[in-house]
Amino acid sequence: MTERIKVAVIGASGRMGSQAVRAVQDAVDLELVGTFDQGDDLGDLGGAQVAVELTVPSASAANIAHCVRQGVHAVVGTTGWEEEKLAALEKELVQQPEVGVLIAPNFAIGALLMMSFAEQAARFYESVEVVETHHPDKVDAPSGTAARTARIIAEARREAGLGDVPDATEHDPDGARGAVVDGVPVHALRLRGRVAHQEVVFGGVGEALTIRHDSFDRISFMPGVLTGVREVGKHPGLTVGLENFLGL
Ligand SMILES: NC(=O)C1=CN([C@@H]2O[C@H](COP(=O)(O)OP(=O)(O)OC[C@H]3O[C@@H](n4cnc5c(N)ncnc54)[C@H](OP(=O)(O)O)[C@@H]3O)[C@@H](O)[C@H]2O)C=CC1
Ligand SMILES: O=C(O)C1=N[C@H](C(=O)O)C[C@H](O)C1
Repeated sequence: MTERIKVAVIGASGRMGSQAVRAVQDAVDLELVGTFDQGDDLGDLGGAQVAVELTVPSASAANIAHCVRQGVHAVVGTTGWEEEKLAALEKELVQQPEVGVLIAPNFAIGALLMMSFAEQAARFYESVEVVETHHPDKVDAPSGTAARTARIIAEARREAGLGDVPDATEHDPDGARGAVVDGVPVHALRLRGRVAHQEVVFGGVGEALTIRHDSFDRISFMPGVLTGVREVGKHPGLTVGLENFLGL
């Protein structure tokens, strides 16, 4: 029998972290060797080969830098990985070229497909807006998924030579038109009872296309977390987006 992959979970008591702990414990090819929460010394990550990191945007970069220095691969679900943080991480990885880090803004297969379909549709529509809905305990807005979707759409629009999204708004003192990420309007709803949901709404002359994904339960993220754990060691360096491990 092949050796089980030794896994640590950072942020293990959180909504996602506690699910990840159970998913790793239930996987016959994985062995949970450490759980870490706020204030814990990460040390050698309990001897883990792979760390799953599900904490908060303000803590994630330091946690991952620690993993890389320890030679531990990392699967990161935490949001807030802006360009500067990614650049700093890439520098860390140069010192440890055998280490793999996956930054995954969304682990749910349907969310990855939603982004892929939105990329395909983007060049055909003059108008597009992203509407994400999450539980009200979420600390960041817009969601990492919405920001990534907007950037993917913006890139596809640029490649197709599309101009700005049309919008005649001149007077919006209350910010009713929402945020704008890379030229794409993004709206964030926070509602008790919801988990993670997103609509990408396209508009053309006389028609509309809506691509919608719903995570009703955090269990929807777990197959993606486990794929990340199994694959990350085979992909040294930085990978952004689980789709890169799935051939999407
Ligand atoms: N990629 C994906 O598919 C998904 C990503 N996410 C993202 O994952 C992250 C976590 O989400 P969620 O589980 O809902 O959040 P929670 O707030 O439920 O969990 C975060 C956990 O991290 C702990 N924590 C905070 N700081 C540290 C630290 N420095 N070291 C170790 N642990 C720490 C918190 O402890 P304490 O409460 O004591 O502060 C808490 O237990 C968010 O960024 C979210 O957007 C969420 C769902 C899916
Ligand atoms: O905080 C959450 O819950 C989620 N966070 C990620 C994000 O910000 O995109 C992924 C998913 O939407 C759930």
